[in-house]
Amino acid sequence: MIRIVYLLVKPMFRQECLRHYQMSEGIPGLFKYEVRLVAENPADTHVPYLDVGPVHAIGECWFQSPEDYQRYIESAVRKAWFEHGKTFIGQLKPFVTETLV
Ligand SMILES: CC1=CC(=O)O[C@H]1CC(=O)O
Repeated sequence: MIRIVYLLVKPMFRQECLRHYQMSEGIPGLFKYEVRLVAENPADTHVPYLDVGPVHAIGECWFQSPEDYQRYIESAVRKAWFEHGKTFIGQLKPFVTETLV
């Protein structure tokens, strides 16, 4: 499984995030999309705190294979989805992750 996590900045957000989630349904190659609003940012961490600036939501896309990811990237539906993202996401930082266990 390929999972890409996104730090999203700047909402007016809740309804646009819901709309974004609805738009993710049926995008070719996209196995699953999740978006969660950040509720709080505890800074009392047991190791040095990494301040990455304000993050308002965390999005995550799942792909079952590199071929599915390629199909997603080439999809016109995905391009339209990104156009919607441009209307309400102020900044974005992607993390392509690797499953350890
Ligand atoms: C990729 C994405 C991560 C996310 O939360 O929304 C999608 C599409 C976009 O960036 O608009």
